[in-house]
This record gives sequence, structure tokens and C-alpha cells, in this order.
Amino acid sequence: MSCSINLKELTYSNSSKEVFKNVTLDVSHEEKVAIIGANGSGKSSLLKIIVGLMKQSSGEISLFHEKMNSLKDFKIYRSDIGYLPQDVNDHFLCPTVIEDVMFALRAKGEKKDEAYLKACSMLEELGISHLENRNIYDLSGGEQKIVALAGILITKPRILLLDEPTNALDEDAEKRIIDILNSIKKSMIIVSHHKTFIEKLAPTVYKLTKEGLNRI
Ligand SMILES: Nc1ncnc2c1ncn2[C@@H]1O[C@H](COP(=O)(O)OP(=O)(O)OP(=O)(O)O)[C@@H](O)[C@H]1O
Repeated sequence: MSCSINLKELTYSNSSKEVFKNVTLDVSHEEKVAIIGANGSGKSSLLKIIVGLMKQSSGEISLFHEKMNSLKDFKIYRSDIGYLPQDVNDHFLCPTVIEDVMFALRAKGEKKDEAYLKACSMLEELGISHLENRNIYDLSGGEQKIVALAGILITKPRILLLDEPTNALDEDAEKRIIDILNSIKKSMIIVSHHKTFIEKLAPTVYKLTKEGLNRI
């Protein structure tokens, strides 16, 4: 089966310690994989490394069978990867919800009317139409998380890397996110501490420790 993401013996050390080593993982086309692990085990760092925001200490990353040797290589695939950070505070580029969700489509050259209609339908699908004209920085943490997800899903990336997507969400919002993510046929890596969420979404679960990534 074709692989979207291949990680080979990744090691990552920050300024004070080795965070993890021997991380090897293949994520197939349309496969959904969850990563769990203790606080500080390096889950967020691993996602940032896969998306090219941080650099591994050693080891190899391939996206769509292309080896990522430099930032330039990651740039080629930037629009193919939808990355939802754990903390979405710095993620937004526009003041209002609708403008922000439309932003990536407008940047790709889509006409304003078409981008608006697509953004409205995305907000509706995620159950947040009522937030359309709200200032993003007046929203709650959970509301901001869903808006950030809307801005990612609307661009239809080939891979989704989601860091704690249901953190701070209420039960209804979490259920909507599970239904939507289940309906999306894409490769995904989902980092979460939320057991029931993972069980409903990802058949393959790995645990990250400083010794490596092990399937559980
Ligand atoms: N900006 C930073 N500067 C220095 N060290 C950092 C920074 N961010 C994270 N770390 C450290 O790197 C290690 C891995 O952090 P990371 O956030 O990747 O872990 P995590 O598994 O995602 O944790 P959590 O489950 O708490 O979100 C931790 O020891 C953390 O203290």
C-alpha cells in the first residue's frame, strides 16, 4: 500500500535532553493513526518535525515517498498538510471567524463569493455558523479550536496532523468532530490524551516514550 508519511529512526533532543529516539512509523494512504504518551514525551514536537516547523536531531522523514532534506522540500508539500497545533492562539491571520476560514482559499486565488459560500458551509458542518462574524480573540478556547479546524479542513489537505483536536471541546462538539474526521478519507496522525475519542477514530494507536514509538 502506498505510504503518505514515513519516519525512519527519528531522534529529537532539545537544548537540555534527548526527548525521544528510534521513532519509526509508516502511515499509509487514508490510514488514521493515533499517538498517545505522557506529558512531555514529545508528541507535539514530533508533529512539528513532520510538518517541518522543527528539525529532528537525526533520522529521516519522507512525505509521499519524497525524502525531506531541507526546509525547501517541506515547502513543496506545505499546502498538502493540514496541521492543527495544540495551542491555536497564534494560528489565526484574520480578525473575524469567516474571514479567517476564507483566508486560505482567497490566498489560493479563489473568488470572494465562492470562498464565502464554502466557508459558510464549513462553519455549518462544524456547527459554528453562529460564530461567523465574531472576533476570533473574543472566542473561548474550544470555539477557537473548531474555527482553526474549519480553516484547515476547508483547504482539503492530503494529510492531517492534529494535535489534541478535542482538547477543550464539549461533548456535542467532540461528537461532530469525530463524525467529520471519520468521514474524511485521508491519512491522519492524531495526538490525543482522550481515550474514547481515539477509540472512535483511529484503529491504530502508538505510544511515544523516550525509547521510541510502540504500537499498543
Ligand atoms: N519551546 C520549548 N523550549 C524548550 N523545551 C521545550 C519547548 N517546548 C517543549 N519543550 C520540551 O520538550 C519536551 C517535549 O515537549 P512536547 O510539547 O513535544 O511534549 P508532549 O508529549 O506534546 O506533551 P503534552 O502531552 O504535555 O502536550 C518537553 O520536555 C518539553 O518541556
